[in-house]
Amino acid sequence: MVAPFSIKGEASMYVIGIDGGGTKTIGAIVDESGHVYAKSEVGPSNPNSVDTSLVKSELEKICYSLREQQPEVFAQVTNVFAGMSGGDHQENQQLLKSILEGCFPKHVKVNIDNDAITALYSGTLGKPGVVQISGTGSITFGVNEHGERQRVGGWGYLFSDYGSGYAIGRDGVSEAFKAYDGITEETVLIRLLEMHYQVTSLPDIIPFIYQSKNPRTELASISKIVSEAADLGDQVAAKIYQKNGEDLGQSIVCLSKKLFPHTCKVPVVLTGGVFKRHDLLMDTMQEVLVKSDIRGEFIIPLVEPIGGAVIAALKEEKAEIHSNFVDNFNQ
Ligand SMILES: Nc1ncnc2c1ncn2[C@@H]1O[C@H](COP(=O)(O)OP(=O)(O)OP(=O)(O)O)[C@@H](O)[C@H]1O
Repeated sequence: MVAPFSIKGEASMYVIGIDGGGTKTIGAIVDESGHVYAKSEVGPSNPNSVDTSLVKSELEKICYSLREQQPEVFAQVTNVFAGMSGGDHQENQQLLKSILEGCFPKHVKVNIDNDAITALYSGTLGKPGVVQISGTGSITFGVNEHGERQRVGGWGYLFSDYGSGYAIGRDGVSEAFKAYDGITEETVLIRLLEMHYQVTSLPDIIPFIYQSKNPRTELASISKIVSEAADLGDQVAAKIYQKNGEDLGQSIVCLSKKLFPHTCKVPVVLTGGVFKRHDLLMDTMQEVLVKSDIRGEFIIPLVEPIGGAVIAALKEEKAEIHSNFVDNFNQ
């Protein structure tokens, strides 16, 4: 639980943003200038990964905590926007909405949406654009000026998830074994993987991956080793990043053409753990975009996803987001 914040001054509108995921849920009461009045963190609330009873208790806990911290401000909240993983599924939406509606008086509007929308707004501050999410998995998502939405990818690691941590990690292990077998050139990935798993020969890493609790996330975590190899000047690792950068670029081009057919300038928010090393991907991505006459304006998120949820709530209320929103919110 996060310590309460004090009242920051006059405001005309108070909203609650909620960022719910498979490991944790964060909620905050914020005004249109980005002042945070109360903030709280509880357990998971993704209905795809935890029981309905837990989803309910965690969401109720967060509302209770926000009310306890600032009862007077809580009473003035007009809109609640929850960006939830699993929130685009109609059944999940209904469940989450009914739980949250039960925590507020009738006049408070409650909206549940996909967490990709809050990821987008964390960079565009509510404006249309594209968001490329690359964590363990990946998805390209966007909204245009008419409110139309589109997605590319995100169909699961077995046949999609281009440019994700999983794709980069899997390519890293695959290239290491190709080099080990003598099919391709040498790569420092072999030594780095042996060191990581504290083994003396590459095949000894196999049980660590196949017998791990979750081979998918285990392979995804290896993307960090691939970035380390690229930093050491390893050409194989550099090519893996180049290929994944091209895949990401193609997804962004495809989505941009669907959503923004008449403009070449497209804001592209880059979010997820893989972009901690955006420096290894951005040039290739931009090259692919330029070849298709798209000028991507890459944006690293200005606020956390919870900030994106707050912006979505303010947009629902047609509130003007103040120019100092980001500075105040990040204080
Ligand atoms: N410095 C780094 N270099 C390369 N990859 C990194 C780095 N830091 C984190 N990653 C990768 O980011 C991924 C995790 O990102 P994130 O925490 O956004 O994912 P997640 O929320 O678990 O996944 P998802 O968004 O698919 O649900 C892992 O594959 C991890 O290896």
